[in-house]
Formats: sequence, C-alpha cells, structure tokens
Amino acid sequence: MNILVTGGAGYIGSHAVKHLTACGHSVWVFDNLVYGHREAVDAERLIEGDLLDGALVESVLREHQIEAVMHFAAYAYVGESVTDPGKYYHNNIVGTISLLEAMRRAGVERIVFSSTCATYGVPNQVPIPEDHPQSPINPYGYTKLVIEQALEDYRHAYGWGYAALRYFNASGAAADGSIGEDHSPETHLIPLILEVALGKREHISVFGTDYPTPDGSCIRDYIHVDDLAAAHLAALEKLEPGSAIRCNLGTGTGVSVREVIAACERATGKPIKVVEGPRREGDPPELVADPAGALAAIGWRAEHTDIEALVASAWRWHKEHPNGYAGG
Ligand SMILES: NC(=O)c1ccc[n+]([C@@H]2O[C@H](COP(=O)([O-])OP(=O)(O)OC[C@H]3O[C@@H](n4cnc5c(N)ncnc54)[C@H](O)[C@@H]3O)[C@@H](O)[C@H]2O)c1
Ligand SMILES: O=c1ccn([C@@H]2O[C@H](COP(=O)(O)OP(=O)(O)O[C@H]3O[C@H](CO)[C@H](O)[C@H](O)[C@H]3O)[C@@H](O)[C@H]2O)c(=O)[nH]1
Repeated sequence: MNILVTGGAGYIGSHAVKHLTACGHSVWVFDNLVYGHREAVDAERLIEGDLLDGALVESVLREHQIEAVMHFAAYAYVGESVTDPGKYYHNNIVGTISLLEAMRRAGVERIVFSSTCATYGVPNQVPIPEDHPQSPINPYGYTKLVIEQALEDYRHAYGWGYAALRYFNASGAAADGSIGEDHSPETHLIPLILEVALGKREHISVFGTDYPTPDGSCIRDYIHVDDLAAAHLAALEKLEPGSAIRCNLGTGTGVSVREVIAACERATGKPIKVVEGPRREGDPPELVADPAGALAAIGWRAEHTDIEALVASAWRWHKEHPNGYAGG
C-alpha cells in the first residue's frame, strides 16, 4: 500500500515507518523537521513540509497515489500546552484539518491517528476501557479529543474509515539500535533517567511521593514503540469505508516511577541518584490501559511487557547515541 506518514521523522513515527517498510509497504514521510530528525528516515522518502500547507499536502497525496495516511505530526509537550495553548490548538487542530481537507480533495479516505490517554483526564476507573468518559485536563489532550470528534464527523459525512489510537507512555527503541528517542527538550521519564546513567544529568527528580499508590509515586503504562508500530499496521489492515476504530494502546500493566528507576539501574548496571520532589501539576496518579479493546478491535496485544527489557532497548540507543541524532 502507498502510505503517507506525517511526523514520520519523529520518535514514534520513525519506528512506524521502519515497520511498515519492513512489511513491504511503500512509505512516504511528511515532516517539517521542527522536532523530527532527518537522520531517522531514508532521505529519499522524506518530504519536508508543513501540514498547514494544504496545497503541498494535496500534491504529495496525488503524486504518490497515497491510499492511507498515518498521522503522527503534532506538538506533544503537555506542560507547554498549558502555558502556550495557541501553539497547540493551531498546529494540532488547524494543521490536522488542513491535512483532512487535502485528503478529501485528493480522494484519500483512510487515516490512522495518534491520540492519547491524555484524552481521559483523571480516570475514575483503572485499567481504563475505551468507553471511559473523555475529559482532558490540559490543552494538549483537548486538541487530540477535538480531532477524534472531527474524524468521526468525516466518517459520518464522507464514509471514511479511521482509527484513533490512544497511546499510553511510548517508550523504548528499535531492537537493532538504529533509531530511538531524541526529543529536545526531553521531558519523558525513561530518557531522563538514562541521561543520569550516562553522566549527562546529576539526578532524576521523582515528581511526587505522596500519591495513593503502593510506593507513593505515579503509575503509568509503558508501551514499546515497536508494539505501537505493529498496532498501527494492524489497525490500518482493519479499516473499511465507514469504519471507526478507537482503541487504547498499552500493556495493561502499571509501573511506578520508582519501579522504572529500579529497572533502569538493573538494565544499565549504574546507580541512579534520586531526588524526591513535589508533584508535577496535571499528573494523574495512575494511568493504565485496559488492553482488551485493542485485542478485540484490531487483534493486537503488546509483546514487550517486561519493563527491564523495554528500558534495555532504550539504553542501547542512548549509550550508542549519547547526543542523539546530532552525534551521528
Ligand atoms: N510520546 C508519547 O508518549 C505519546 C503518547 C501519546 C500520544 N503521542 C502522540 O504521538 C505522536 C508522535 O509523538 P512523538 O513522541 O513521536 O513526537 P515527536 O515530536 O517526536 O514527533 C512528531 C513529529 O511531527 C512533526 N510535526 C509537528 N508538527 C508538524 C506539522 N505542522 N507539519 C509537519 N510535521 C510536523 C515534528 O517535526 C516531529 O517530527 C504525536 O501526535 C503525539 O501527540 C505521543
Ligand atoms: O523527571 C521526571 C519526569 C517524569 N516523572 C514522572 O514519570 C511519569 C511519566 O512521565 P512522562 O513525562 O514520561 O510521561 P507522561 O505520563 O506525563 O506523558 C505521557 O502521557 C501523556 C498523557 O498523559 C502524553 O500523551 C504524553 O505525550 C506522554 O509522554 C509521570 O508520573 C511523571 O510525573 C518524574 O517523576 N520525573
């Protein structure tokens, strides 16, 4: 299939591109490289451009006879979305509508969209099933919820098939060590801990030790990027005209911040200095996916379920690329 991957030079998108290509699909990457990395993808498959340029997107869709879009491109810093909401509403909503309209003009009617567990807000039930109310607590989560609704409206109006995949905490790196996580600035827990192991950072702060969890730190569901990539293809293969797939992508197992730190110590063989800090605003105590919906909807379940092995895959990338892609 001819597939356009927006945001394909970013962390999760580049892993999806690698997987789709390995499975024999013809993949084109559309990325403005604001946060993405040229080195993360095959240069011949990279189209540099912005989603807000609808005419360019339309011409790319037509030229490469694109049959389906995987849409990863977005801004994804929760904290920044609170302090600079316009940046998020503009890029994530206006940018996506620009993409959808270009697809409409070019006659492309299948899309797999990167949504997030942040659309649930503070859950009233854990593990979280797909029919849990969606009530985001930050602008980032709202932008993703708006697009979920837009996709439903396009399905209703035009008979499109779409999948909204709500990821939990994307983590890990490709098994062959070729690509990995390189966000700048980095805010995610695992790469920050690994920077301590590399000697680039003095300590890791635990954001809150008084949560109502067994060890007092927050619990999350860490899902390997290779599993996310496989889920995207599984969802795409299920898409029919008029079909709507909404599923959580997680392992179903919660891991606390302290447990992640301990797994990093084991995987790296290095002691990690920990500083206990206050809670970070907007962090729900526990976010864990109910994975049953994804198994039923797209026949997918996470294969990387061991946190130490997941961290080890990330460690391989960070050890070999201590300065990320910039270091070669
Ligand atoms: N990282 C996570 O844990 C997580 C969890 C849930 C959902 N998501 C979602 O998954 C997607 C990918 O996340 P990621 O961690 O790989 O982020 P990332 O920043 O590494 O990748 C996003 C890519 O999109 C590109 N981009 C952004 N706006 C663009 C635009 N207007 N036009 C063209 N390209 C544009 C960026 O340059 C970047 O390469 C995002 O939509 C994010 O909201 C991520
Ligand atoms: O230095 C740090 C960084 C994080 N944490 C904690 O580690 C856990 C994971 O934090 P991350 O920042 O790695 O991930 P989030 O759970 O905040 O964010 C993830 O889930 C969000 C939805 O809530 C968004 O989708 C976002 O893109 C995705 O990375 C949280 O409990 C956080 O408080 C720390 O204790 N110290």
